[in-house]
Amino acid sequence: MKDILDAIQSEDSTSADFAALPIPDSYRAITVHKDETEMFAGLQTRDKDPRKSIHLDEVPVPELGPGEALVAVMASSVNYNSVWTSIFEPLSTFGFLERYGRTNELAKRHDLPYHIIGSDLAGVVLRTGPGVNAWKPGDEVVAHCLSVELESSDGHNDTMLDPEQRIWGFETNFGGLAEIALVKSNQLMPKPEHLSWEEAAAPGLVNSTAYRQLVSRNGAGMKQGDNVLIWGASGGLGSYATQFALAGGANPICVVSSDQKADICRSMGAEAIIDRSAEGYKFWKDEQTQDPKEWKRFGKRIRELTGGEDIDIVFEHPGRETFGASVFVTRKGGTITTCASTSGYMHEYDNRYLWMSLKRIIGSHFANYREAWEANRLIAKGKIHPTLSKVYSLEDTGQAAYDVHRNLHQGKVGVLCLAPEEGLGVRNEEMRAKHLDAINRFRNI
Ligand SMILES: C/C=C/C(=O)SCCNC(=O)CCNC(=O)[C@H](O)C(C)(C)COP(=O)(O)OP(=O)(O)OC[C@H]1O[C@@H](n2cnc3c(N)ncnc32)[C@H](O)[C@@H]1OP(=O)(O)O
Ligand SMILES: NC(=O)C1=CN([C@@H]2O[C@H](COP(=O)(O)OP(=O)(O)OC[C@H]3O[C@@H](n4cnc5c(N)ncnc54)[C@H](OP(=O)(O)O)[C@@H]3O)[C@@H](O)[C@H]2O)C=CC1
Repeated sequence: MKDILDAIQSEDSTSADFAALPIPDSYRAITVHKDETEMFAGLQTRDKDPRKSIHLDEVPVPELGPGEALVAVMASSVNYNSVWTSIFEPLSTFGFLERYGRTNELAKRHDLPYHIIGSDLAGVVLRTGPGVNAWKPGDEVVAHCLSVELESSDGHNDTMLDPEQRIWGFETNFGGLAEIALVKSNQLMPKPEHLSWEEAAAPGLVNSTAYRQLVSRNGAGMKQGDNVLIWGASGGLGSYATQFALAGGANPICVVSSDQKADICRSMGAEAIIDRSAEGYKFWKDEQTQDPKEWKRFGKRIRELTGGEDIDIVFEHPGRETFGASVFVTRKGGTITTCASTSGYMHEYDNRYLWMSLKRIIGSHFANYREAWEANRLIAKGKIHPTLSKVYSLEDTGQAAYDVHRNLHQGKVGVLCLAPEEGLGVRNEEMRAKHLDAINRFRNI
């Protein structure tokens, strides 16, 4: 592993040098264990502690198949899907690996008693499998997390519609929170040159998801002037949705839960901000009953901020707790676009407000390769910036996931894998200097 790191850090390593480097037999990886899936039985979701289920193990390097690449991972990031995996909710991800393993001989590699998690990476290609022409050893890359087989016709308009569509490092094994990762080569994209490894690894999953959900024609198709209600506007998804709204000439109405988060949104350029804690919205009177008066109070606040207008697009992900309010505050003909249900997946809303006002609910999930590429291009051009706040070592990934689970974090949380320290991997200092303030906006807060 040391030779790999030396080659990455040397300025004159060539592709041939990387191709000649021996691949080690094993590597360090963040895992959860199949024999521990019941460890939190009986506990409330918030009491399930990722620090107990997340392990750092030495694991064998998987065999490389056709169309695949082995990547030396310099840095990764924590996504909420790794929180779900580590608390075994809404179901154990070993079921996904077993199901994938049943599909063909090569996929059997994924069905193991441990799951290497993580759906982001920035690093360097070490080897490519048969049939890979677009990438070669030594290429500096980031990887998006759509793993897709494309054997069925269903996915050929939009790869997210393929029946064998999976999220890498969540529904497949050999994810990015590790020193080496196995990806399909069509997950690879060029690493933005002005960013360090950990900055480049941070946007991937959430940036691509927010792009499809908000900007793409497959999602809400946001346009200039739209009022966009963004839940968790300084969080993982929200910090990119806020940037897309601002960069696209829309008007983000940012919902956050503290003064500090409101300040972050202001520093990104947002003006309309709602602090849901300070204003004390209680959309549910009890576990079963919502309070439409609270929807109205929320809608009135939005109208105050917009000069009397309602919401064109709601960027939804909290789910059960907020969905009724989201549907209510959307304008006639507007769109609620949802990609998650962090607070509960059995939603309830008053359907009269949906049909009588011709609103639409759109389900959105990650992004196809083209959408992920376009989202990464915006990062590479310095139009959208990473929202990295804090960086952990691989050893401390459990704590990093705990922070995200308990909503103690801001923006994105990074993890150093092979990178020995922060700040390495920048190849375009001039461009970096231009965007330094924006790149550091979320750091150490
Ligand atoms: C990029 C980052 C993303 C995120 O962070 S997203 C957040 C994290 N992700 C999640 O929380 C989602 C986790 N996934 C799930 O919870 C589950 O994954 C799903 C609920 C999405 C699906 O459940 P499942 O059990 O995997 O699949 P089924 O389709 O419910 O059950 C399979 C059985 O149901 C049958 N079935 C499916 N559709 C129909 C139908 N329309 N009519 C009749 N039967 C149907 C099938 O055939 C099969 O049956 P047979 O078990 O016998 O093989
Ligand atoms: N389908 C897909 O492709 C994807 C789905 N996801 C899912 O989206 C969800 C969010 O992910 P991500 O943004 O990375 O997570 P983060 O935790 O980084 O951000 C979510 C933010 O939402 C806000 N929030 C949380 N709970 C509530 C609530 N009950 N009511 C209102 N606001 C709430 C919080 O902000 P504040 O406290 O400031 O209000 C929080 O910071 C997760 O469930 C994740 O699995 C994520 C990426 C892709």
